[in-house]
Amino acid sequence: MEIIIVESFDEAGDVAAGIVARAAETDPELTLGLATGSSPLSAYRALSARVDAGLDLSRASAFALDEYVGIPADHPASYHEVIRLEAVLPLRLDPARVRVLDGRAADLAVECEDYEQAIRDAGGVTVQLLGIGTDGHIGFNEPTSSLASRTRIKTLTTRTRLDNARFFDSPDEVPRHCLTQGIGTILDARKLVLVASGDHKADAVAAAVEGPLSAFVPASALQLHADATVIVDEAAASRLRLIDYYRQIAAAKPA
Ligand SMILES: N[C@@H]1[C@@H](O)[C@H](O)[C@@H](COP(=O)(O)O)O[C@@H]1O
Repeated sequence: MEIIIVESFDEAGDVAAGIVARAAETDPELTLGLATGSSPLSAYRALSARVDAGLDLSRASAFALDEYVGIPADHPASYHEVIRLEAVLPLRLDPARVRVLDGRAADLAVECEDYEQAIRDAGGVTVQLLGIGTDGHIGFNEPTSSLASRTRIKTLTTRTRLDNARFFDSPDEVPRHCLTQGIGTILDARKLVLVASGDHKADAVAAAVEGPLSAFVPASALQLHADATVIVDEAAASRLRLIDYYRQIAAAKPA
């Protein structure tokens, strides 16, 4: 795992955007894995600046990680709407090539199977952006999610519902269920890029990077991936025990 410690949230986004941009320059028809929440926002901003400067993502496909069950796609907190506003429009993605799980599908299990098939049909995800929940979740894979899990319905923890209440009018409005790519699904992506910012993520980052591999900390599954990069600002890195070592590696890295 590569650990990159940066000064600020904006710098984290710039580094993540650089990784995505290089992949898109190599393969303009790549498949992006899109995340929601606050963590990827600086990456989307930095990537949008690169698109304004000439990077073409119009032939890319994209799949979002997850979606709430039961709220309409045009609800401001729905991940359909978040992905549309934060990623599709600023990155000038082709909306026809961007898919988000349908949390109002008549048969949620079939929706999840179709989603897995669509990712396979697209040739798999080239670069997957990830945030991390304060409880160590990735996507909406809450603690105790199987490390081999595939896309499915999950129940949100109270902590995640409270963390995400800021996007709703009241905490009671946060759905109790979601659809999410599984940890096994996420691990199939060819490259993983996790961004974390702020002191409130420091424990989750330390557990994911340095703790034991555990379904109780779903992000620790990144330890199983051969090409995972974790980009953290100083606050999110503050509880890493080998922080000096990660800095030494970065300082010694060939240009
Ligand atoms: N489903 C999303 C996750 O994909 C995201 O990583 C997490 C962290 O959110 P934030 O980046 O806003 O802290 O929030 C939600 O639960």
